[in-house]
Amino acid sequence: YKFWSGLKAVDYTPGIRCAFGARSLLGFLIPKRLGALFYNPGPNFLWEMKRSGGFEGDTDAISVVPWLHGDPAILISSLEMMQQVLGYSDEFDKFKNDSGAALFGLNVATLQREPWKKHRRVLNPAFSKKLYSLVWKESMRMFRDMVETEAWDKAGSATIPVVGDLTAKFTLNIVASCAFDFRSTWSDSISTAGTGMSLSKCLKVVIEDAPVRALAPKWAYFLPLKVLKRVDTAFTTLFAFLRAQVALRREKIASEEMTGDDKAGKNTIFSNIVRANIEGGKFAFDEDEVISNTFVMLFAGHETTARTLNGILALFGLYQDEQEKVYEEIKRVLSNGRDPEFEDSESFTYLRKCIQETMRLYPPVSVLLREAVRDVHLSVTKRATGEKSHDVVVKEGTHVLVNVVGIHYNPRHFPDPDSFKPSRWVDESLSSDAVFAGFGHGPRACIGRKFSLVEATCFLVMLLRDWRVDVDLAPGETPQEWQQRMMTDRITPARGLGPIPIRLSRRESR
Ligand code: HEM
Repeated sequence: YKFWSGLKAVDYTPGIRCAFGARSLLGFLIPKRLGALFYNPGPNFLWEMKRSGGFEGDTDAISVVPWLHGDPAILISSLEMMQQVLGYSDEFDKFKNDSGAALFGLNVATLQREPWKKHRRVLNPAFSKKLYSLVWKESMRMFRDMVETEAWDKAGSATIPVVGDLTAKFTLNIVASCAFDFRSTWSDSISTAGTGMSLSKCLKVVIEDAPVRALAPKWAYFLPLKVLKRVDTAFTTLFAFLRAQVALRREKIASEEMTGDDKAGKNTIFSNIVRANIEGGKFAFDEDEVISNTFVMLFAGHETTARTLNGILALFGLYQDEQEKVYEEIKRVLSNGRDPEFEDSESFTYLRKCIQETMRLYPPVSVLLREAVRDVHLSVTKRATGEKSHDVVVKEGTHVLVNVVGIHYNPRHFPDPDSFKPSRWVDESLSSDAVFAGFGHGPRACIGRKFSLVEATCFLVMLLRDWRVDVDLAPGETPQEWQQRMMTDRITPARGLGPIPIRLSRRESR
């Protein structure tokens, strides 16, 4: 019965028939294949489908219908269909029963449309020019601190064995400082006190092992299993840390209100979240919403930008001609090698193209989740032409997954999709969220887009002005083969790109 009703829910759209659903928690944990009948798409199936060609149909929609466990879903891979699903119509919404919300609570990223409006209203004012200029200032401070602490200058060159660790540390420090006022230096990681697990380690475990936490029953934590111990420590430590920070901020706001001082700042991300709890009224946050929004900002605000920086550094190492074009642009904008300023941040137009192209090839968020609010007619596009093929009736509550990887590698939108070609981005298209899916689209598009672009631009301008980036190609290996081997073949949604080593050499003109 489950299988037949699943087929009906997706209007018999052709596609993958399997034992476990594409987004089921169990399917995340168990092996991909347990015998011929028990095919499980698994957590990495969008990338695997991209690599193998997957299920090739004539249209940009396929379905995934499980017969044992999980929900049926329609998977869409065209910009036209993305606009229909993520746009301003009220036919699709975030999941009603989101497994992320069950674990991390209800927040601006997980809530459905009506309650979400309150959250976005509280947070929107914090995303202002004042914040972006602080992001720039802090990125400059952290960059200089990093170069000095790592002693790159003295050696004139440096080998970074896992560049993703470096970029994740950088971006976590920036969001912690700019959004939450948790100041740190490059040499001391933000401590959570107590368990010895740093904030970055806690966040890493919490995200990578979220399915374990969601599925393990309470009694399982009494078993001597290392993985459960680690997950439990990370969750407990992280949320205790967040609660302690919220309490401190509450006290700070209260004491400043008494004295008329304003050091906690009006309209900063953290203050807005905590004030929404203190001040009450129509837009009040309850305790859980405070913690959940704090968590989501900290997480979404660093991991995604870190992945983009990780990818772009590897790509610059591979495509030296593109790196050189960016270097020339930096020299042009920063005459006499002066330091860049916030006001320069929009001037690095070729660098912005490179960032966008990196996010196209390696989107930090590979799938966007929605469900049909009622029975909805979804207009399916033809793969070859983009013209309408037919309508499918998606049953109320059925999942529709916007396949960001599929859209970004759709040759109709991006000819020669596997190539790194920053020049494909004509200037006007850079600012529109209808031309790619990297930051989402429509009312729920990324609130932190500008935050991350300002931060990434500052980091890259400072780095590329003074340093050349290289990767080690194996003898006879082409950049494309290295890219396939080190980047595309290894990517997973939870961990992003695999460990990528790069080398930095100081430019002679400095
Ligand atoms: C390269 C960096 C980033 C990428 C690729 C990215 C990607 C995305 C995407 C695709 C969405 C839409 C999700 C959906 O439609 O279901 C989103 C939403 C969101 N992002 Fe980002 N993001 C980035 C940086 C940031 C930063 C720096 C912050 C915060 C400081 C942030 C906070 C959020 C939040 C809170 C939402 C939910 C917005 C809402 O539903 O109203 N993101 N992001």
